[in-house]
Amino acid sequence: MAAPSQPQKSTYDVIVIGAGIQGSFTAYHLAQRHKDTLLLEQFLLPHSRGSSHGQSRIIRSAYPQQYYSCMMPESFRLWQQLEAETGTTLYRQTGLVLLGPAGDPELEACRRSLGVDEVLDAAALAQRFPGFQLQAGQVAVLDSTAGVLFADRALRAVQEVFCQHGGTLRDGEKVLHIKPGAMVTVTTTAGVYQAPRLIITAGAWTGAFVEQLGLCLPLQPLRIDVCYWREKQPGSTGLGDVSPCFLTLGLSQAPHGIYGLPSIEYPGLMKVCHHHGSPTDPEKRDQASSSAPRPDIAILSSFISSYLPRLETQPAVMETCLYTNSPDEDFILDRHPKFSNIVIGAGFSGHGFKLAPVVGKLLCELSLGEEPSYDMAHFAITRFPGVLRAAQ
Ligand SMILES: Cc1cc2nc3c(=O)[nH]c(=O)nc-3n(C[C@H](O)[C@H](O)[C@H](O)COP(=O)(O)OP(=O)(O)OC[C@H]3O[C@@H](n4cnc5c(N)ncnc54)[C@H](O)[C@@H]3O)c2cc1C
Ligand SMILES: O=C(O)[C@@H]1CCCCN1
Repeated sequence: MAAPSQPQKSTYDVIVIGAGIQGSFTAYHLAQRHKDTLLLEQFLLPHSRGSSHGQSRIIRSAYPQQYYSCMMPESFRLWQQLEAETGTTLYRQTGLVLLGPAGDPELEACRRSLGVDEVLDAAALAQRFPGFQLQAGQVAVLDSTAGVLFADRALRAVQEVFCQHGGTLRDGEKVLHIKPGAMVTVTTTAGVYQAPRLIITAGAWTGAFVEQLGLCLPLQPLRIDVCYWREKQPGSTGLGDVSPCFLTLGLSQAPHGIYGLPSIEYPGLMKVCHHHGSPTDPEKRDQASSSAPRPDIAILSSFISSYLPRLETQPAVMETCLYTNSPDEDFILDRHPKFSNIVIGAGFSGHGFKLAPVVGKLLCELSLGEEPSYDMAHFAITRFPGVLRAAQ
């Protein structure tokens, strides 16, 4: 017999929409600060329809932009804290090599961000990491702090701590409507909730979702092919033990960049992907025709035959994921220009996972009306002209 149901609680200190890694870390910080927080997710958890699923993401200290590299020490520390809180391993240190033409400005900026000088030429790279083959005039910069975050495990861990601190996570509940006001009213497929503060971290759905709030954000969801490549000779590249992550910068054959991770999810397969994809609608991402040309695979195959010649040149496994790109590929972390009790975190442009602990802290601070811990100039909504629609 079903227990008599309790009347559902409907008022909170803060409501967060979207339980990907950004919304979940935001809710985690709020709950740790004793804010009564409701985290709403449209799909039943765990799910693979957004941007935060899968087993692996790169974490690195090297960034060409100082306004990201300065956040990395705190991000590493907060990831460690989450590991300690949950007793789980969320990070494997593998190192990362940045590959590009000697003297490339972004490569140089990354080297400066590391504060070290370890530059490897082709012979030194091949000796240290068998499997990599640089071309004439190219070098590798080593970020030894870098490694792999276990993404699915991390998402579960942060949601677990949120709930342990008294947070409410309601999945399978899609937000349909927001009514701004001193108390924001949120209507979902299952109920109506109110809070004096709202945070929207809806990933690839954010652009369309915030139109109801008079915002026209220049966000482009991209469908990303996530490809895994088999070694021609099993064991020949040290994929499972010594191989680092890598990221290319300034290569003319792949201006958006190509990146790779050692074998984590599938034994003997290396994850190598193009840091770009095809424009899509998150509701229709599986409707792409299977016979449509796959420019990303062609770019990757050609890269692999030159730079990773010990791998087969056709992917053994393919999955999909979503990026949500802003025009400058910087995040959007800001208050709504008109409704200051509504905060938006979006546009993570394929590099937001590693920074989620700090992003969550910043969104929490913005929502509580506090001075953010970092300079927010690069993340302002108003850097894009015309974001506020006339009538509201
Ligand atoms: C292939 C790939 C590789 C990547 N590699 C790296 C990497 O190596 N390192 C790195 O740092 N970053 C990486 N990233 C980027 C990183 O994964 C993303 O920046 C991050 O996951 C974005 O998280 P999010 O919470 O914004 O989005 P999501 O995880 O998509 O979360 C948004 C959530 O909002 C929910 N939602 C939307 N609308 C509603 C609604 N109306 N009601 C309720 N819920 C709603 C969605 O269902 C979703 O769960 C990669 C991304 C991809 C796709
Ligand atoms: O954020 C990162 O470190 C990687 C770089 C390459 C593309 C995917 N994201």
